[in-house]
Amino acid sequence: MVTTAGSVVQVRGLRVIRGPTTALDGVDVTVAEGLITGLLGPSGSGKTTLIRSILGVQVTAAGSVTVLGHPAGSAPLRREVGYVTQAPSVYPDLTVAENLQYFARVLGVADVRADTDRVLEVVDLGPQRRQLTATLSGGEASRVNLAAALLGRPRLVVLDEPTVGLDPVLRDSLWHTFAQIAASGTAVLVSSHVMDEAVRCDRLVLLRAGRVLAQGTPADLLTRTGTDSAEQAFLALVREGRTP
Ligand SMILES: Nc1ncnc2c1ncn2[C@@H]1O[C@H](COP(=O)(O)OP(=O)(O)OP(=O)(O)O)[C@@H](O)[C@H]1O
Repeated sequence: MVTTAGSVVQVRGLRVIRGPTTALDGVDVTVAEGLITGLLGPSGSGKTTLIRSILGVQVTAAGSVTVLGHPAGSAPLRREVGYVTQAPSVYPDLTVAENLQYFARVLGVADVRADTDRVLEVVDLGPQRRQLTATLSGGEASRVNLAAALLGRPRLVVLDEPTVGLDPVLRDSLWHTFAQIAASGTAVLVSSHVMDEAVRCDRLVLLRAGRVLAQGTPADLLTRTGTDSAEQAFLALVREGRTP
């Protein structure tokens, strides 16, 4: 059941063609404020295409994508949406704090120093603030990316497979940070192809071959399928050929 109360993103009837592939077909998704929505599906299921559509950088063939009441990608959303890519988006030859101050200025954040300090605290990188970004560990570097996306207090933060390549301890700590960000009222959309990360989310959208296989809370999906893991639920839904 898709509700529009508190919804930050509304995707309706979205269809996207990429090359010879129908990457998304008839997709309806809602992302709510204050919750972590997990976008899960195997490789090629359309996760990145859906994220690109929400960011407003994807040509769409049909349907609509609305973010905070505006068409995706429109000017009023520039400061409202934070995006964390898989690739590092910060400068290796600047310190952590210099990177964040630079991006805060580009964004037009009013109090650059205060906002930099705030995001450093959220991602727990205070001790590394004067370290050159090139010398950070993999986990620290992903935290700088996340910090940059939090500048200006966006109301939606989108993370494309943020835990790829991280060890279990770092993954755990990043998920704690996502929960903290959501608890502050921000809508958090996280894509992953790792089904065991599903339990970390408040809501799940399961994608398969460009279609939404199911969406709801992790508990809903387990109950509905009579399974005890997201992976089994996903496989059960595939077997049953259910549509939402
Ligand atoms: N530029 C492109 N040209 C042609 N087909 C594309 C292009 N980009 C993506 N596709 C196809 O669109 C479909 C969805 O791709 P998408 O990258 O959204 O999947 P994904 O779920 O993010 O996969 P992954 O987990 O591997 O990143 C795939 O079949 C892919 O091959």
